[in-house]
Amino acid sequence: NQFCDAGIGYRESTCGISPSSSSSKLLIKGGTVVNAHQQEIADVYVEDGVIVAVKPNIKVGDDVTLLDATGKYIMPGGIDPHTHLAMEFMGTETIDDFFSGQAAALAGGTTMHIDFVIPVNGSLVAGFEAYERKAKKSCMDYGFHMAITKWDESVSREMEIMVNEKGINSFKFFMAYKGSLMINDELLLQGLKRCKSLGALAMVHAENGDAVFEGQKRMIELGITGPEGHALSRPAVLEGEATARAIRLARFVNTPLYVVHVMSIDAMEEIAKARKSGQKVIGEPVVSGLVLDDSGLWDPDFITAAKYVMSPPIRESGHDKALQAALSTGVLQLVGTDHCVFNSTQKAFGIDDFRKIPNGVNGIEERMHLVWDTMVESGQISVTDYVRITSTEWIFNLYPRKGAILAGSDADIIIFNPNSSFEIRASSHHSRTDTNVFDGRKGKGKVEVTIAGGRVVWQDDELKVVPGSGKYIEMPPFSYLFNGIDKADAKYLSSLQAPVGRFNSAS
Ligand SMILES: NC(=O)NCCC(=O)O
Ligand SMILES: [Zn+2]
Ligand SMILES: [Zn+2]
Repeated sequence: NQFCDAGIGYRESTCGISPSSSSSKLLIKGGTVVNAHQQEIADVYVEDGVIVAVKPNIKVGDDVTLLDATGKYIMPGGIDPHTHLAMEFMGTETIDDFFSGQAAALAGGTTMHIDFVIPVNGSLVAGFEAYERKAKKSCMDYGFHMAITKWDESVSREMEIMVNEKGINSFKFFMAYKGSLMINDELLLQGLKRCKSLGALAMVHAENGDAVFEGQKRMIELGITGPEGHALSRPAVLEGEATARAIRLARFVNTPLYVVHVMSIDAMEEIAKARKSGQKVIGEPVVSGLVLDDSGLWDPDFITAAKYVMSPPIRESGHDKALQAALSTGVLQLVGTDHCVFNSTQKAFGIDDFRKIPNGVNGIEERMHLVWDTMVESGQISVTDYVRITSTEWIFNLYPRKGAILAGSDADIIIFNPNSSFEIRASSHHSRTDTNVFDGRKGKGKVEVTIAGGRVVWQDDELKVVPGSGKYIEMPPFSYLFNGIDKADAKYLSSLQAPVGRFNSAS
């Protein structure tokens, strides 16, 4: 058992972990170790990329690198559940690829991300192979979700291959982007059914794409062609409608649902209602939606305004605070970024027409700091909650390999100084893009050290990353969200027996 309660002396014999003689060994001393359910003062010993022991007063030899964490938190590296690196989208490709985006992530304390594979001409296998190639330069661990953009027998078969052979356990359905990625309700229903049978999590981009299309036409007819037209054309009511529709279809199929980038009160309230009724719905806010409002979209400078264009749009002030409250009360469960960046030249494709501005904002480097400052520093959540919503993702079946400081877990670790501070600057961030939607933000707390796969990759504000060192992490199906689904199905079927019996005896 790789996850046994390890101590230094036992490591070969008890756990079967056989360190090589040239192993990299680290001891993090004196910090407060934080997991999703508890915190304790302890040392953490790492060998060959794996946490070997978590206990007080660990003694080691001279060949071990020491890191002092006195007065600081030792936490699992962040897992960003929503990114788009090297994604071809809206006639261009995101400026961050699997190396630059991951380097930025590591500088901000994120040590794993889950990216969305886009099928090639509808083929999931071809899409997966293309993303395998893109990810070869990875410098940190990553997993994949898969988008479903069309429906036929071959897609249905390929979904099974993705789950059973490729380690994908989640599929995203875009209810918006009419004419490119958008699917209709018929496809969504088929997809939900297939996800259920495979134990895969269905994810939705929830906006009514037909109504958005109509809203965009309306703006252009009114002569509103600038970035503000983006927000005006796709109001929160359209996000609420699609969220409600997806939730109801998932209830009809009786399968869990994950709503990505929840940006509005309208969508959040639909999720709250469904969860209250017992439905398994996960809501993911993204850091831009949690900490920004839409005022930037009205900036008279096109490039400044265009950098905020993403979908669903960043909403008016008030939605941000409501999403924070929902996160703190458990209505929403984890925070992503939707990191999908285009530089100013790419954003300028839409200088005369907001519909051509590539959609997407940054966040992969900023998420850990901004969530700390906004949620923990403000007193809305505890430090253990912080770990749960930024890293411990039971939903994707990664725990306890990832998202935990436990013996046997991967050594993806941050040392976080709550008494230090951070400042975000487009001029000094590590992403390749030339703008930053959080430019100028300052706050408390700082990721001082990032350890990925047992290697110190960020220390003293310096990155030491190696292309090709990141690993693809397979994620098995049937997470805890599927517990009880079969029993609910059986109950539903037996509830049908009574009316069927009545009909039979009458005829
Ligand atoms: N969100 C966004 O604007 N771009 C990325 C694609 C998506 O997630 O919808
Ligand atoms: Zn989306
Ligand atoms: Zn996205």
